[in-house]
Amino acid sequence: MEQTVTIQCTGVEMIFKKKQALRNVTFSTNSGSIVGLLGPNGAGKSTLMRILTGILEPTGGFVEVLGRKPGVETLAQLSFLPDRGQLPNWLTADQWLGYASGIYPDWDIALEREWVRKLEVDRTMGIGTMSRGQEARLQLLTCLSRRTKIVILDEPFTGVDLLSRERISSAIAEETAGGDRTFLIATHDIREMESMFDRIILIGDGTIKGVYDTEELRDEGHSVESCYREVFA
Ligand SMILES: Nc1ncnc2c1ncn2[C@@H]1O[C@H](COP(=O)(O)OP(=O)(O)OP(=O)(O)O)[C@@H](O)[C@H]1O
Repeated sequence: MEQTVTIQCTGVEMIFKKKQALRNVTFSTNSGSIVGLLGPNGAGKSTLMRILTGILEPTGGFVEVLGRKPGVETLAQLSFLPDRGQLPNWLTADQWLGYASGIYPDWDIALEREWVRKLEVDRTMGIGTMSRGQEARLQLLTCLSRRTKIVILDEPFTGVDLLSRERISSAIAEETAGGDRTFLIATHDIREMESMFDRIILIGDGTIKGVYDTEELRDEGHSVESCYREVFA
């Protein structure tokens, strides 16, 4: 399948009052790839993701998502897992999924069933009684049950146990293989997740410190972790 550019950022700047959170951020992503957005706390990852979804307007530079400025139209073609999202705690998982499937025109029941199984979500459970990891899986399921071209996940594995994290990452890798979806994933779980990434974007102090093809890194005898350490240590 031919790859197309799905996200293009050129010279993106974000200034909050006195704090410059992003500085001259330039990168692009292609369809059919899983891209890791990695960097220390406060690097600007969530800010960048919120700009890509259109929630925040950058103070400088240009952003294109599927060839358009982020906004209502692009939001319809993108699923986003925010870092501090919360689901309605008075519903059961089943009620929430019924509600979500009604909101999103691109909801795919077959995908929902597949992810319920893969993520081992108990549909009868009340969201208010879920552990952090159980709720995190339900949030992830909500993103992955939509047929969107772009999936942006901000810290999707927080609170999710090791084996589930590995299961989720291999299921995501399976899903992109030969497909045209783009995954952009911010995570601090570099060691467990590194095998899923096709490319990594390292961001620190609001600037891009490097963009690497993970296959090339491995061919040169490096891992994502060693590369991260070299850049940020
Ligand atoms: N609404 C805001 N107002 C002022 N400053 C902000 C705002 N949002 C983010 N910042 C600042 O911008 C910088 C980048 O924050 P951001 O949340 O994007 O980092 P991050 O890379 O996602 O961090 P973490 O890994 O800890 O989640 C931080 O210094 C933060 O304090």
